[in-house]
Amino acid sequence: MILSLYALAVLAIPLYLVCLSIYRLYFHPLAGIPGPKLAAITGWYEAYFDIFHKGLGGQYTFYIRELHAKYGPIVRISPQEVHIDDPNFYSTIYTNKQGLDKPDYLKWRFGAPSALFSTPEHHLHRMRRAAQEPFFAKQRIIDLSPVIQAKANKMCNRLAEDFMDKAKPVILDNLFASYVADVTIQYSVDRDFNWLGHPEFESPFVQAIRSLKDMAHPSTQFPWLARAAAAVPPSMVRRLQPTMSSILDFQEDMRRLVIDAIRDLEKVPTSKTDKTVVHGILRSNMPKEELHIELLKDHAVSLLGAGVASAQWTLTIACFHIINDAEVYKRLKDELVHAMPDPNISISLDQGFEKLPYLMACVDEAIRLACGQMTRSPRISKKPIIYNNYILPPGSHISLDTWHMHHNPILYPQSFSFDPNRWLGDPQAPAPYQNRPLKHYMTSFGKGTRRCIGENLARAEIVIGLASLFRRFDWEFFSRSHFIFSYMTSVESTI
Ligand code: HEM
Repeated sequence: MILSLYALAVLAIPLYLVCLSIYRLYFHPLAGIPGPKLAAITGWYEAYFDIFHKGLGGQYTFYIRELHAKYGPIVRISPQEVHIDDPNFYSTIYTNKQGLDKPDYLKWRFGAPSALFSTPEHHLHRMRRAAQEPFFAKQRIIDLSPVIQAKANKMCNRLAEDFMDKAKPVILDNLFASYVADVTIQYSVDRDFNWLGHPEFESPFVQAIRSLKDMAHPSTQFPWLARAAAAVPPSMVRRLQPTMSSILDFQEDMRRLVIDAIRDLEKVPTSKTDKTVVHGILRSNMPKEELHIELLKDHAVSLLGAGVASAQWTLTIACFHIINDAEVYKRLKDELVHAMPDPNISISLDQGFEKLPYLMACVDEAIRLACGQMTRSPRISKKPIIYNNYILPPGSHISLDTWHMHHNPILYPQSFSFDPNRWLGDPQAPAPYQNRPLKHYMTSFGKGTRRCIGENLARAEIVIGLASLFRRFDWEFFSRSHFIFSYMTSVESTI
């Protein structure tokens, strides 16, 4: 009996897989979309490119470009997802006009299932986001910009004392991770972890952020893996992976912060300004179940997760290219020296930096090349979406991505070069896109209802950070070939 059950299973599994493949290839609603047959049959096609290919991680984005060259602007890239390479279609999918959902499997991607970026359903996302938005408004960032400048000054003072005077090289990745993490945390939750104070800027926290980033692709392909990891008791995590202790400590601190904020608001229920983003959420009119301590803790923790990697990478890209190009370097330095005759006295965010066109162009160009999130962030529509002659039925996963947008050869000729000039004078996009400014086709922060909530903060920390570093110091590569090698390796392995 046991043997025959076993034999049945041995027969049934391949039969099921054959039937599933035939369904996906010929009867699935996306069956008519061009693309590789293997990608239409199985999600392992994507998993191979995003986990194993070249041993780097995150390679599917680049391979999708080759698929577009072969199949045209719309390609079925997995059993349930189509990818579109058409800059004018970006705003149809990443839109304010209709409420598109995110796929459920992305919920566990960064291990914070209740965070804004993890919330799949549009209406719930909208409600959660509305409670946080005022905290990241442009005027508030301007008002709190002295907080950012203070961190930039601390970064510069450490560089002067511990690196410049000792002629020691600095690892930009670590420097910027510490700077951005210190700013984001001080701004969002009014805490100082002093990550900028660590020797070599290499805190256990920076190491932990790096290992969390490495988990992003496996967690996307196998969400059960992230769920299982979340179920491991903290004491065991500390033993198995000591660098994760700093993340656990941080989470514990955010839990305490939430409890303090609840007590604050019991004492003073009304106040003109909110001390932290958690105070803001608590004072919003969210339903009670949204104010659970664990959920609020996730919101606080996730701001750091969302903010650090992209802003750190943008600053690293900017520094690399500015130092690498003598002409860009000189032009930027001249502009900064002219605007800030005393290197120790900075100009303010609202009155000064916006009037430094070359600095702003360098920032835009770094934001373009860094891309923000290179991998896809698919959307699901409840209504059919029409693209050219194809009707994508409700429930289809549809994606475009910033890497394809920012390396579009018409919009950005020689797209891999760092060329701030392309942003000077707020140019129009070239034909056939000329009815819109080029900036319309800059999508590092996404677009639509789920556009980056921290864009104003990110821009402020990048502008203030770069102005301070290039005004106060002269830079050169410690070992150019080594730097270029590690830079290229990072560019090729992407999230
Ligand atoms: C250069 C820096 C940054 C870039 C390029 C960037 C890019 C992005 C992108 C592309 C998204 C949309 C993701 C998606 O569609 O799934 C996003 C979302 C988000 N970002 Fe940023 N980000 C940056 C910095 C920050 C900072 C400093 C913060 C925090 C304070 C932050 C907080 C968030 C949050 C909370 C979301 C989720 C928004 C939502 O789902 O409504 N980001 N970011």
